[in-house]
Amino acid sequence: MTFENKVIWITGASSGIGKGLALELSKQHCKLILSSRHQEQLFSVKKDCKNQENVQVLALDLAHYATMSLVVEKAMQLFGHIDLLINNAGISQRSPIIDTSIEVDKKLMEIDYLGTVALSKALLPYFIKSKTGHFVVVSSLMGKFSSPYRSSYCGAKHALHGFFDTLRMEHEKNHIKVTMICPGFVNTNVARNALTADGSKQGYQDEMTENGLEVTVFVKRMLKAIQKEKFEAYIGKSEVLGVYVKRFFPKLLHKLVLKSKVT
Ligand SMILES: NC(=O)c1ccc[n+]([C@@H]2O[C@H](COP(=O)([O-])OP(=O)(O)OC[C@H]3O[C@@H](n4cnc5c(N)ncnc54)[C@H](O)[C@@H]3O)[C@@H](O)[C@H]2O)c1
Repeated sequence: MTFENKVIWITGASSGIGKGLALELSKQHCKLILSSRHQEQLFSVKKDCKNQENVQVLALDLAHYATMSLVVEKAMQLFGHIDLLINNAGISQRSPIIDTSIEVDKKLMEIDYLGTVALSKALLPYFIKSKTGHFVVVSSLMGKFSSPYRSSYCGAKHALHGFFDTLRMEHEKNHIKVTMICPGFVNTNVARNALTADGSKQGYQDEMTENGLEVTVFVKRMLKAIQKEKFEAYIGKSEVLGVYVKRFFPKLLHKLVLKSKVT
């Protein structure tokens, strides 16, 4: 599978991984739809893209998941069809369960889970009709195992796997693909933007995120996984091993995560 001439819709394209995907894919002669809440930032990403005539901007807020059918209609008008939806937009969280307001749990579920599900469900009938289409979902290693101070985030990311594994099974007959991408640490502003116990942003970077993969390196590995139509890809440094340790030795993973003194 090549990306050439494909119409690729990327959410969360105004920064971090989404921006990195936009810049890299714009070199590969595909048509891009860039989405996030911030229209101005999306236009600025578009300016940095190659082949700008093939790049369109469409603002959306995943928290307003009831509006996703309308958003999909608008997206379909931009290039006439869509080949790939990269569900990348999301927010993280850093706070102990005991202090975390239920509003924070709700917000994480709304943006990371319900928004992503609603957008994908709104696009699904088009994919079914054309008997083709590929949903890519940027989950996290935190969608496969957990870590302290990320309860809402881990809950929302784990839930994505339940939903999209089902979608993959129900629509194999329609040739619809699903690739779950599970990043480890990637050096973006995700920790700065993470919500704390009262819903305010953390506002500073985590050491582990800062020492994570560079976005350009991560994006190249992610695009390879999509091309191979992988069901699931774990992309990061040694933290990736956690997936396998959890599967076979869950108590060992528990001890290792606590020993790593995550914050
Ligand atoms: N960076 C990491 O270490 C890491 C690790 C695992 C998973 N991830 C996942 O990668 C994805 C991208 O994150 P990032 O690291 O680039 O961080 P980031 O904060 O730079 O990017 C997040 C993007 O999502 C968008 N977004 C947030 N809320 C939105 C909403 N309500 N509606 C529409 N768009 C919204 C933001 O505008 C931004 O474009 C997220 O799903 C995140 O959970 C990141």
